[in-house]
Amino acid sequence: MADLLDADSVRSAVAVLDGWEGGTDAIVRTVGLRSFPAAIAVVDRVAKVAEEMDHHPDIDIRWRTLTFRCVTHSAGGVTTRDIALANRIDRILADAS
Ligand SMILES: C[C@H](O)[C@H](O)[C@H]1CNC2=NC(N)=NC(=O)C2=N1
Repeated sequence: MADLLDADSVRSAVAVLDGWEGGTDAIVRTVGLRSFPAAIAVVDRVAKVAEEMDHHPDIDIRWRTLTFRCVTHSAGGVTTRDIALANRIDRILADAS
């Protein structure tokens, strides 16, 4: 199982991600897409990557606004697996906008 990151490690990881915030409990990014179908297309791409990684974000969908929350449920906090997933989500979002 991946090790929990301490507050400093989460802070420095979040600093090099794009638009993420949070702490040791979870990291979160909210983003607006141009339309509802565009938002769903992003969710579909993230779903494929999450399956590949066997690591899944919590996703909130509100019309064309998505909120991704990454936490390693089995560890009860943020691990390197969440940072890796957040990176992949950033790449998908950079492509989509
Ligand atoms: C068996 C499988 O590896 C686990 O259930 C995985 C699946 N995806 C997961 N995703 C997240 N975010 N946390 C988990 O603990 C987790 N567990």
